[in-house]
Amino acid sequence: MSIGSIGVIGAGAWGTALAQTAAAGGEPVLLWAREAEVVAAVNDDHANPLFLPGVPLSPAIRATGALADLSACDALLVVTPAQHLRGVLAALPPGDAPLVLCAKGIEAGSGRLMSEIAADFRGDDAIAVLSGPTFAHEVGAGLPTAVTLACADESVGAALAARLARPGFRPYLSTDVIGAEIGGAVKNVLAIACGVVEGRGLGQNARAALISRGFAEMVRFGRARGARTETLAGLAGLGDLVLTCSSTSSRNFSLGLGLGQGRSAADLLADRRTVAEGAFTAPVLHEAAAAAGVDMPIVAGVCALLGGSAAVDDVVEALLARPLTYEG
Ligand SMILES: NC(=O)c1ccc[n+]([C@@H]2O[C@H](COP(=O)([O-])OP(=O)(O)OC[C@H]3O[C@@H](n4cnc5c(N)ncnc54)[C@H](O)[C@@H]3O)[C@@H](O)[C@H]2O)c1
Ligand SMILES: O=P(O)(O)OC[C@H](O)CO
Repeated sequence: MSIGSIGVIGAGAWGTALAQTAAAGGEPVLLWAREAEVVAAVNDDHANPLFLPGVPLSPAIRATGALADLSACDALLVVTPAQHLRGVLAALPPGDAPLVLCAKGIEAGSGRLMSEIAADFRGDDAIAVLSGPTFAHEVGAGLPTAVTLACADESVGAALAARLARPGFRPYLSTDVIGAEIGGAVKNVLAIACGVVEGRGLGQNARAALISRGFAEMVRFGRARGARTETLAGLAGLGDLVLTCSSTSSRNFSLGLGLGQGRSAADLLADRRTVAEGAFTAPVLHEAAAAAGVDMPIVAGVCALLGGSAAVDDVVEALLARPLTYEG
C-alpha cells in the first residue's frame, strides 16, 4: 500500500504543523479550516497567524473550507479538538481513506476514546492514532520530533509512517491504538496538576513525584481499558507527560499554573481561542475511572479544582494524607 495525497482536517496549531510536515517534500496537502480567515491566510499568504504565528508555510499546502474537497485524499489526518471529532467525521462525505486521529482527549458524555468514535465511520484497519511529545511550534519550525503511530493493521501503519516520516519527524510504529490515545488524553490532565504545583510554588520534588504517581494512574487506567504498558511508557504516554509537565508552552500546564496562583477555572478558560483539552477530559476521565474501579486520586484532585469544589491547599493536603501503601 502506498499513500500519496494527504488531507488535514483542522487548521489549529497542530493541524497546521502536521500539514507543514506532510508538505515538506513538496507533495500537495489539502488543509480544511473552519475559519474563513485561516483559509484565506493559508492560500494567499502561506501563513496561519491565528493559530501558528511565525511559521512560513509551504506553498504546497492549499486550504479549503469545504470538507467534501478532501474526498480524493489517500489519507486524512484528523486534528480537530476531541470534543468536535464526532461532528466533523459525521460531516465528511463517505469514503474509505484511513483516518489518522491526532486529537488528545475523551468525548464528554459518552466517555469514548477517539478511535471508538471513529469506529462509527471506518473499520479498525483504517483507523490510526498519531500521538507523542509534539509542541506544534517546534514541529512547525522543523525541530527534531518523534511520535507513536499506532494502527491495528500493520501494512496501513507502515504506509502512513513512510508517508509522514521526515529527517526531523520520526514515527515509531505500534499496533496499540488504545494505548497511544490513552497516553495523550491522560497526560493532559496530569499536566494541569503539574502546572498547579508550579503555580502554588510546591517545588521540583513535588512535580517529579506527581509525574511518577500520575504515570502510575495512567498505567492503571490504560491497562483497565486494554492498553499495553510498553505503549504508555513510550512517546505517547511518558514521553508526552514529561514534555507537558515541565513547560509553560503547554496550554494544559499553563491552565494549572493559573489555578495554582489562585485564579478560577472559569476565568482562565473564558474567551480562549486555543484548546486546553485536559479541562474537558478531566471530568469524563474521572467518571470512567470510577466506573472501571480504577483509583486516580490526582485526576480526582484536578477535577475538584476545575469544578471549584476544593481549594489547591485542600487537594494537596488530601493527596499527601492518603494511607501509606506499596509503590507498585
Ligand atoms: N498544539 C499542539 O502543540 C498539539 C500537539 C499535539 C496534539 N494536539 C492536539 O490536537 C488537537 C487540536 O489542537 P490544536 O492545538 O491544533 O488546536 P488550537 O488550540 O490551535 O485551535 C483550536 C482549533 O479548534 C477548532 N475548532 C473550534 N471549534 C470547532 C468546532 N466547533 N468544530 C471543529 N473545530 C473547531 C479551531 O478551528 C481550531 O482548529 C487537540 O486535541 C490537541 O490536544 C495539539
Ligand atoms: O499545549 P498542550 O498542553 O495541549 O500540549 C500540546 C501537545 O499535546 C504536546 O505534546
